[in-house]
Parts: sequence; C-alpha cells; structure tokens
Amino acid sequence: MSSSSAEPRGPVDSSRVPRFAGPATFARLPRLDEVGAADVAVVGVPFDSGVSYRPGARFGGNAIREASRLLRPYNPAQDAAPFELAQVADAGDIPVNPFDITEAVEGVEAGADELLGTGARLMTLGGDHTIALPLLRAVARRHGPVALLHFDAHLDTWDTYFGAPYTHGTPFRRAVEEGLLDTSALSHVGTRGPLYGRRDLDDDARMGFGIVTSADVMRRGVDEVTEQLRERIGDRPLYVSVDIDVLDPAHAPGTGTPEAGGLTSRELLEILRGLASCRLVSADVVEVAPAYDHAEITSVAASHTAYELTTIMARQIAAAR
Ligand SMILES: N=C(N)NCCCC(=O)O
Ligand SMILES: [Zn+2]
Ligand SMILES: [Zn+2]
Repeated sequence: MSSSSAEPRGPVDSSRVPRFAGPATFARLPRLDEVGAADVAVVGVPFDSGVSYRPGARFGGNAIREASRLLRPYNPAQDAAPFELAQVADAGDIPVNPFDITEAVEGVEAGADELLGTGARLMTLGGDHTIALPLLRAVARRHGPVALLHFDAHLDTWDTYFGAPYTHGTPFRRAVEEGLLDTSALSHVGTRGPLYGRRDLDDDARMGFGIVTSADVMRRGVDEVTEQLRERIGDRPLYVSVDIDVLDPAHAPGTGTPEAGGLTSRELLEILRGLASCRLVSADVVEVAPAYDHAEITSVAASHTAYELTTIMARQIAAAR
C-alpha cells in the first residue's frame, strides 16, 4: 500500500450496514480523503459533451457506483480478495467544463495526472469515450507508449465529427498521432456494425490495430481469443478501455450508440479474467448512459467489469510488494 504500512481499509460490511444504506462509493469502499492515499483510485469523469448520438453518459459513473453496492469482497473467478490485497478507494469525480471540450480534455488530463502522481493506478468510470485520450496522455507520461486493449462495438479511430477532433469516436486516432500508444500491441475487441466505408478499416489497420470482432469471439471462443490477445500484449504496460457498448444491447441497453450482435457480459468478464497476468497500469469503463437502462442491467455489468479490472490491478500490486 502506498499510504502506510497499515492494512488496507475495505468496504463497508454489508452484514452490519445494509448495502442499500448511505451514499454510494464504488463497491462501498472508503473515499480517497478517508484513507489518504490509494494503490488503485476509482475515479468518475462526468463528461458526455463528445457524443455523436444519445447523450447521458455524464451520469454513468454514479450509476455504476450505485449498482456496485452489490459487489462482494471476495472474487472467486480470480481467487482474490482485491480490497485486502491493495488499498482501493473512491476518488470522487474529476469535474470538467461541459461546454468546452478542449478545456474538458485538459481538465481530465490534469486530474488523472494528479492521481497517477500519488502512485495510484486509475480505474476510471466515464463519461463518454472522449475521455480515453486525456487518460492515455496522463498514463503515457508515466509509462511511455502503452499497449491498448479496446473493448468496443466501434473503432473510435475516426478522424473528426463536424470538424471536431475531440469526440467519442476519435480518441484512439488522436492517441496514435500523439505517440501515446505502442503501435505493435493495439487490439480492438468486440467490433461490429456498419461503418462509413471500407476506408475506416484501412485507416485503422494502418494505425496498427488488430481486430477481434464480436463474431470472432463467438466462433473462436473466449480462451483462444484471450490467448492471442495475451501474446500480442506480452509484458508491455497495458491500458484497457472498455466501452460498455461492446456488450450486446440485451446485456447493455443503457448506452448512447448501441449496435446489435455484441458480446455477452459473460464473454467480456471471462476475457478480462484471462488477462490477469498482463501488466495492467490503468483502465476505464465508459459510455454507460443510465437514462436508457432498465433494472440497472448496464450499470451492473459495468460494475462487474470494473471489479474484475480492479482485481487484476490489486493482485499485481500485492505480488510486487
Ligand atoms: N464511442 C462510441 N460509443 N461511439 C462512437 C460512435 C461514433 C459514430 O457516431 O459514428
Ligand atoms: Zn462504442
Ligand atoms: Zn467507444
């Protein structure tokens, strides 16, 4: 633990305080200001001014926090109690200007930079996918160009929308242009749906991305696909970005640009668990738009996604100690 030699402070005990009581933090964990420092900071970014279709992802972080009340402290799939292995804390939100995208992007970068500067890894809850760019800027400043595993229905390597360079469809083209990514280890997973033209794929391939489509996951299976991803990543520092629309709309209706034919939440969680040996330096879960959700289907899936990613980071922090 970076804060002190004391044991990590874990979640509120749901056998003593009902899990539906009190204000929500991620997984009922302490706030960052209650523990001083954290190994993994869960941070919200309530920003959705970069969307091309339905708005509402600005409410995603808090919806994920609410849904995460039901998470329990032991993760059997990874045989780990993540919140005992490392201090995980909820760092609140990075508040940014909803009326000025350029200023917001700078604000996210500064907020992420400050948290990373404490030695914490970030588990960011979006927000729309625009925020991946400033998050990657902050991460690359510390680690150099990182490997990227991008779970999404969409490529998000388009150039501009209405002339705007910073949008939720363009973060990874900007990241490649800025040299933030190790272009020998870039993968999209779960890609599907109509494109603007064949050229979208040509541009994407030229940037260095490999694609595992949603249909590939179905045909080849989770284990084979995950093995291939692990080989491509090797021991490089890895950033994982999960756009919740990688899931089929049946598994994640609460999102802004849904596409039919997506992954199941079981497939996504199993692929993530298969990455436990990778050097995960930070991650995000974005594009949860609760206004289109039903019975917290999407925010529950997102909370479990963040839980698996947090578990991977906590295990690695404990193993390195
Ligand atoms: N990043 C997400 N979720 N969507 C990008 C879709 C961009 C488009 O409207 O073509
Ligand atoms: Zn998407
Ligand atoms: Zn996206």
